[in-house]
Amino acid sequence: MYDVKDKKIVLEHGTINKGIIAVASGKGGVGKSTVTVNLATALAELGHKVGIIDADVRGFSVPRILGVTDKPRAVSEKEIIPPEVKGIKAISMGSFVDENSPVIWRAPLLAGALEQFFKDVRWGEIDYMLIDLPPGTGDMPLNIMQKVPHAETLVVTTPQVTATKVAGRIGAMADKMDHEIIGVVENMAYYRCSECGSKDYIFGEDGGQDLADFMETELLGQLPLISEVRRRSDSGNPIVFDEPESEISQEFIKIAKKLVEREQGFDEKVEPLKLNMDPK
Ligand SMILES: Nc1ncnc2c1ncn2[C@@H]1O[C@H](COP(=O)(O)OP(=O)(O)OP(=O)(O)O)[C@@H](O)[C@H]1O
Repeated sequence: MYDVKDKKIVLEHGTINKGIIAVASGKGGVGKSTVTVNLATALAELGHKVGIIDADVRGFSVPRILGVTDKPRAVSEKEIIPPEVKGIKAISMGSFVDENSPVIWRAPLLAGALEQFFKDVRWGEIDYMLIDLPPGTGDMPLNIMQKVPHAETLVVTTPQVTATKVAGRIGAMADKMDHEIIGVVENMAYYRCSECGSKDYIFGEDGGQDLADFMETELLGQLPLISEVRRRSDSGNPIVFDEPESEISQEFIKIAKKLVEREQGFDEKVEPLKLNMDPK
């Protein structure tokens, strides 16, 4: 699907210079796509060139959250120009099918779509590629992780024990795939009272930290639950772009800075695992 040269990922139509970050979650609805898009905008705010692959092909939501209105443009059978929002290039199954249509393809076909997203899209030169994985530890996320051995995994969870326990399985999956887990982001960590400013840990406290300890990784940040995020996601205005000074945007920027501080570039030695995940 790609080569590695001079510590860079060389694609058919571009290069990835610094990192591929696969954003994973154990359960659905914990805010994985919201975190993917806002982290991408935070990295862009820090001056990096970012691409997003919405690999949550059945439950795609990146186009809506990022505010993608243009369609991808095919310049040839093997070259697609991705839509761009404020410099962030994004490709999603949602760009090809109607938002209300169910995607009923079987897993191998969907895996083929992912391969096309890597190979046929004109990414140009980007620093970071973020991959919004399907939730859980089923065939689809496994398949994707297997195809992209140079990706590192970032785990999104909410603080509830039910969510963190399921997210813990991502650790085992990443281990199997030889992916490094770069950290945990705890979403909906608390609600800040607009009257008195106090924090209310509605879904419990320390779930993200406990998960990070369990996976022997770092808790990268704790994002508050705020209705503004939901509203902005629904209307395609990521909060980090519009309100960079807000508490949640600052937390996204803090997380992005931690990602940027990591060692950059790709090791040529990583070999794709030869596991057969395709369901027959
Ligand atoms: N910090 C937050 N505060 C308020 N609402 C949030 C927050 N994070 C996410 N949401 C909202 O929660 C809902 C689920 O978020 P999102 O679609 O990002 O979850 P997901 O984990 O990607 O779901 P799935 O994996 O099922 O696609 C959305 O309506 C989103 O706007």
